[in-house]
Amino acid sequence: MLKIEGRNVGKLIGVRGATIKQMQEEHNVRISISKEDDQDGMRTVEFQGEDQDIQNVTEVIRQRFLNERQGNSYESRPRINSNERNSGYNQRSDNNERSSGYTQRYDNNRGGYGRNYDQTRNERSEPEHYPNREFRQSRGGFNNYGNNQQQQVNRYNSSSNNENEWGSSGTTFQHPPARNNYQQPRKSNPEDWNSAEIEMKANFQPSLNTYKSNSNADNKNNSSYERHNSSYNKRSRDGNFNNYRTGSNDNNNNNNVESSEPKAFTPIDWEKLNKDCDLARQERWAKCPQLIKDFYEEHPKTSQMSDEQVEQFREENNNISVSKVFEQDIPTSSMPKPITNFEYAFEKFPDLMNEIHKQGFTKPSPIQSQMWPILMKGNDCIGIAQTGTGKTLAFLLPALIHVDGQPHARGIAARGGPNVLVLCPTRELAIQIEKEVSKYQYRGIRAVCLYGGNDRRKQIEVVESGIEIIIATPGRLNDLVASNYIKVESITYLVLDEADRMLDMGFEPQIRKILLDIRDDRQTVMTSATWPTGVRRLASSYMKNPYQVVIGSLDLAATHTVSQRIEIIDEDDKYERIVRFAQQELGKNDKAIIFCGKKDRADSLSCDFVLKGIQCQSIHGNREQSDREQALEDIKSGEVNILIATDVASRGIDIEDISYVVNYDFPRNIEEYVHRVGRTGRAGKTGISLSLLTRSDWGVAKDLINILKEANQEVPEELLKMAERFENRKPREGGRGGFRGSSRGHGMF
Ligand SMILES: Nc1ncnc2c1ncn2[C@@H]1O[C@H](COP(=O)(O)OP(=O)(O)OP(=O)(O)O)[C@@H](O)[C@H]1O
Repeated sequence: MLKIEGRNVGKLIGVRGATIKQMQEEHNVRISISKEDDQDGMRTVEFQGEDQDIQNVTEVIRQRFLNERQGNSYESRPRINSNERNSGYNQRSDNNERSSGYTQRYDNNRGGYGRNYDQTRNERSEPEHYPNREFRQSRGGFNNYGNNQQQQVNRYNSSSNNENEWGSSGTTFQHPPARNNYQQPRKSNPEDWNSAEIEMKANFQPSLNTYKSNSNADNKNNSSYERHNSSYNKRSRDGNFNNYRTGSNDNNNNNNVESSEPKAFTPIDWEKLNKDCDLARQERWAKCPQLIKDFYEEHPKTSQMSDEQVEQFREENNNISVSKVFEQDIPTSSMPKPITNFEYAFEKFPDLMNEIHKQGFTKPSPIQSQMWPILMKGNDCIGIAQTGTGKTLAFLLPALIHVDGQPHARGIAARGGPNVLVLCPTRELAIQIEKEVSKYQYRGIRAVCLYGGNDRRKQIEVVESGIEIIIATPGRLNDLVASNYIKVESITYLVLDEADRMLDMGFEPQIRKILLDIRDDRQTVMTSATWPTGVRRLASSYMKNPYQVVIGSLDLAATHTVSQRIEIIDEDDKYERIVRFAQQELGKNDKAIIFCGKKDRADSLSCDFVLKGIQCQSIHGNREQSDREQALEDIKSGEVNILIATDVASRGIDIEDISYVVNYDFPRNIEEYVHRVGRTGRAGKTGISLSLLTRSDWGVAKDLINILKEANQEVPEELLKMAERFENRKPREGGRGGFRGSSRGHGMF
């Protein structure tokens, strides 16, 4: 038996039935994989057959793992549980478990290494970096890795008699940092791949143990940690199975070890395996129902636009630019022309036109006028436009046409499930998009919103009643897909809204897992107001020759409808300043969102406000979902005119009459500043942002200055000096040092 992280099962065992079947035949082993991830996201893989055959097939998988790792493929990187590693490599269970002995734990296979190295939830609050060097050292120092150092050395030595293997090289090992300081490897840092080997061992150790138990009934309860450890250890040192047996000091189970010794390693035909994978994928997608993606017919008026007219229109509409992301040197004249009014895009869909008229919109926003022709033609597209400029409708209306235009009857029976999936980073944004969908009653198309913190049963019931559009946060969607309540194979139109934020929040593995099951020829759309490199990487893996529509510039820019004010202030004076703002500057008809850096800051500020008689609501990740929704409702309805929030409300939230955004704490990255500020000045309205900067924010001063300059805003002298001091200080600090928070000391300025 073997435990592999759910999303890696396909890759490590083979992709889909064809390859697994082939592996079964080649190795004369029956392989069965648990249908669902367990609570830690792991799948159990069981092998039945002769010892040697099982050994061979597990070796193939092991090699596959190593190969993936050496290729630095991000996807194959297994998950690491920082807490578990923090408590020690050999502390895979709590103290109670350890005191009852390793043997028992492994024999019972209670999660094993795999389980304990699993669980990366990538919450933003988790620390991000683990010093790689220390981790590598730990490979030689099994005994010494962990908090309970001496206790483990003793236990291990007494039970295994095998100091050479794990004990000797561990003496110089440094402790990992204390629990609170523990940091995970950066996902993007290839150096951190060294740690993957440890996880590899971790994943394979229990497999040997258990598979021997499974394949040899006599020894079922006898396999011991000591034997397991010594043999495993020898093997993992140089990654070579030939050394497998020599390290064994096992007294009780020598026979068992002998019988499980693998024979010479047979090289794996990777080319063939990969080809098989591709074939299996092709076969799988070939069975999908017919898909129609092109619903666009250029309106004669649009066709008549000359190149000059097109250029002029683009220029006048906030500098629309359109290109192919991965194809250079394509003249702009060959790009789809923008449509200048709603009819030119939707004339053939009168029901939809009626719905648009009901909204009272007069003309498409720039992002809509350029994205609609591209999306209705069936192309993949990345849309980058400033906050509040109608990106939701830009992907939504083509989605409705897409659903209605498919050749098969609607409903689960004919289509197998929903056709449109919109993934977004926060629950509130998901709810908002669903509300937006429900404004357009088009041909009975129905949507469901799936997010955590809400009635799961109810969500499932709606899904099972047959819906066409799913709007979801990745966590809840994964949960329902893994539990087989939702099949994403029927998705043909996929939207990743605020894709950069989803990556920032650590949703990438979950997104990639979902995407594996969505057919290859789907249409994919990504939208955001900011576009960092990480998202480009995602786009390159999962989009097909996408167009890119940028409104304004790709450089980070805040919407020009907001007047941005900056005040440099002492941390101690902030509270007084914000009270003055709430009591004296905020008008009766104004509404403000005050952003705090942390949940407890938001809590304490709202408590203080209430004690002072300032009515407000608050929203952050620690509040009950119903309270979060109520908070948004209260600010929308005008029940309160102040919403105190963390960044959970920085993206996408569309409250039309917010007049002020206040950065009580400046955001930790400049992208978030752009999104926060964009909660006001939406849909052509104007707004004001007020940012309180303290000396500890000097690391962002330069980026902020660029944003202010780009929007023709006043740049305070003090901010310029702050940026200058930061720049000048860098060499003395030795590189990048001094970024936000790292030099909070007094007297810097
Ligand atoms: N063509 C249009 N004319 C006028 N208003 C529009 C138009 N299209 C959308 N809107 C309105 O503009 C507001 C902002 O739209 P939306 O929430 O889609 O912005 P966004 O670009 O997604 O912003 P963010 O980047 O903050 O998520 C919404 O209230 C929406 O109804």
